[in-house]
Amino acid sequence: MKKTVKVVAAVIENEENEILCALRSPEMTIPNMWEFPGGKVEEGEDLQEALEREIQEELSCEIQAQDVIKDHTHEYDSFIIQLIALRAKLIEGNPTAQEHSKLLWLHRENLPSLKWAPADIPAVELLMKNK
Ligand SMILES: Nc1nc2c([nH]c(=O)n2[C@H]2C[C@H](O)[C@@H](COP(=O)(O)OP(=O)(O)OP(=O)(O)O)O2)c(=O)[nH]1
Repeated sequence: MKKTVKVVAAVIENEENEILCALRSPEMTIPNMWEFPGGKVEEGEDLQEALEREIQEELSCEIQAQDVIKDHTHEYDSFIIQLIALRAKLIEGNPTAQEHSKLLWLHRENLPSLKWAPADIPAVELLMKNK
């Protein structure tokens, strides 16, 4: 049976209405695909806590995690992911890639120009619709 992982991802929008996109590195699982930064929820954590911790670890900045905007389950070849995208506000520091190959701020209409991890497509579509 495939394992199911619960993952939170941050949709961080800056003052220019751009959204932060992160490119997974060749060494990561699902390599060379774009995602909303975040990671696995650990036991005992709520969604917001998990996301704030992951962003501190991955991007060395502080966010405040807000509401869930999309909760979508996707089946990959080797595991199933429950990807929960939350709106998030940058409260301190500048996102700096620690593990990702690249970070990019993009306006919503340009999000589809990237090669997104398949689990992220519904969140990207939702962001495109809600301009
Ligand atoms: N953070 C994040 N992960 C995503 C997204 N879309 C998507 O399919 N994933 C996958 C990639 C990873 O397999 C998993 C998240 O795990 P993670 O970000 O903690 O990555 P990790 O390097 O710790 O994972 P692993 O190699 O230890 O398995 O979810 C997304 O938008 N954000």
